[in-house]
Amino acid sequence: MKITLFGTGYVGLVTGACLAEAGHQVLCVDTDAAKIAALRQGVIPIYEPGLEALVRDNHASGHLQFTTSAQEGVDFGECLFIAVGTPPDEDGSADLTHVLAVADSIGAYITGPRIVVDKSTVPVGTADKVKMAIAAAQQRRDTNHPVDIVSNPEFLKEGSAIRDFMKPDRIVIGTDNPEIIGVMQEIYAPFNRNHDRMITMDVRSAELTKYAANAMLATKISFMNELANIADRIGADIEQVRIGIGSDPRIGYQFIYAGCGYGGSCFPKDVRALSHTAQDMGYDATLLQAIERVNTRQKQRLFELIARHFGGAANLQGRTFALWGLAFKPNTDDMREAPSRVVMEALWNAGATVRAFDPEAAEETRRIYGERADLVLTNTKEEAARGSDALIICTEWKGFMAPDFNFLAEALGEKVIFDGRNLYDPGRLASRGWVYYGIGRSTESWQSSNARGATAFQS
Ligand SMILES: NC(=O)C1=CN([C@@H]2O[C@H](COP(=O)(O)OP(=O)(O)OC[C@H]3O[C@@H](n4cnc5c(N)ncnc54)[C@H](O)[C@@H]3O)[C@@H](O)[C@H]2O)C=CC1
Ligand SMILES: O=C(O)[C@H]1O[C@H](OP(=O)(O)OP(=O)(O)OC[C@H]2O[C@@H](n3ccc(=O)[nH]c3=O)[C@H](O)[C@@H]2O)[C@H](O)[C@@H](O)[C@@H]1O
Repeated sequence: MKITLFGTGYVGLVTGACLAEAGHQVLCVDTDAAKIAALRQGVIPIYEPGLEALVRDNHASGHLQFTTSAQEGVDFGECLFIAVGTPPDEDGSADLTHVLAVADSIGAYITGPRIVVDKSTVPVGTADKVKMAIAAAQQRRDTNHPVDIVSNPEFLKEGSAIRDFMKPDRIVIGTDNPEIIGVMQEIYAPFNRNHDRMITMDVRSAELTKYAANAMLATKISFMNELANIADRIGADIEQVRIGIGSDPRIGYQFIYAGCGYGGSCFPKDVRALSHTAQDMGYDATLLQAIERVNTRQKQRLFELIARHFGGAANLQGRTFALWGLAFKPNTDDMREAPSRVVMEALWNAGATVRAFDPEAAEETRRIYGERADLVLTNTKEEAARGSDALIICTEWKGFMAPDFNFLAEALGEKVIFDGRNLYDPGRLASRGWVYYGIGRSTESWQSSNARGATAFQS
């Protein structure tokens, strides 16, 4: 089938490349001329495992084309996918400027019937706005070509986007016209072979399903972070608690890792946007607001631990910290709302220097912060550690899981680690003379619980 994708970001480019790989004819449209020029050369502006090869191969075979011309895009596809950004507005609501600009282009150039598929994450009711924007643009030209609007939210994760798209847990299709379902089945047939993953529903429910999924996942994380902070205070180990509760299939092991807060382009903005939608409807979404508050506070947690260890923020002046992991999660170079940024900025405010290493996000960090004397981006994690006072970990890249602690003991000024991803075992580190602060676990609470255990055993 001939398909047009508007937007070549994480979602648009992955969707376009995967649909092309499955045999569809795909044209990707983006307003960013530099991005389109680079894509035509096979250069991918983001780091996403496997994407570069997929784009290059399908572009070479002619299945995947790129343009900046909206008119060409509207002409080309029977189905027009909208996958442009929906960033947060100042008040937390979703900014629909880009989505409605695409709708306006569709209305301005449409020459026959089209199915418009919304893949961007948009508040309930957006499909109606898109339909109205297309109709208004058609009216200005005195045309009235039939347009169906489908909501088809995307659930891929950065870092495993291609696998997630190729083998989806579910394909949600929201439509008020049952005739469209057959077309969507045809598009998704290559990704729907093992068992039927397509779930059809009305448009509004599909739009809400996307926010519900992200808000539920964010809830699990904030819940675990809240528990971790309680565990810290009462001397329990959140990792043991995680294993204890995850074994209940009603709870499950996924998405219950405590950490230094969730980041990325979606959880923070989507929780805020859903809360805003509720507010617009006169409903005070207390739980959603709490999830957000817990997360904002959690991003400060590592700095709190650092300041406490060194006897107050004032004592951080002139110190140097090694920071491993800048991206908001592993396998991406995305720094949007990354917890590392909160830690780094707090350290800079306190007069400290950061020696940072990330396998992929150095360039993005440079783009955001520019050259500054209190930020040194290193080529290896060892280089970051050498000459620093202590080590901080913000992202759980595989390469950080089993470091050489003997090397670290020599490289760092103090044998102290602030670990925002709970990568190491406090008991082992304590026995080797380290001071270790995880999230909801530490050498301090390990030692006191051991002492309690010994007392209980003796008595
Ligand atoms: N990043 C992710 O992992 C996921 C994102 N989403 C949602 O998908 C949507 C897109 O997100 P990303 O791909 O991350 O965004 P992005 O910001 O990476 O990319 C958006 C692209 O749209 C282009 N664009 C803007 N206006 C345009 C127009 N009028 N015509 C054509 N192109 C235009 C921009 O130049 C940019 O290249 C958002 O609503 C997001 O919430 C959903 C699931 C996963
Ligand atoms: O709408 C979206 O954009 C996407 O948002 C998330 O995907 P993503 O943001 O790429 O990454 P996640 O793996 O969900 O991680 C988000 C954040 O949560 C944190 N996290 C995740 C899991 C966990 O147990 N604990 C935890 O702190 C991660 O470190 C990261 O900062 C969802 O997982 C996707 O299903 C969704 O499509």
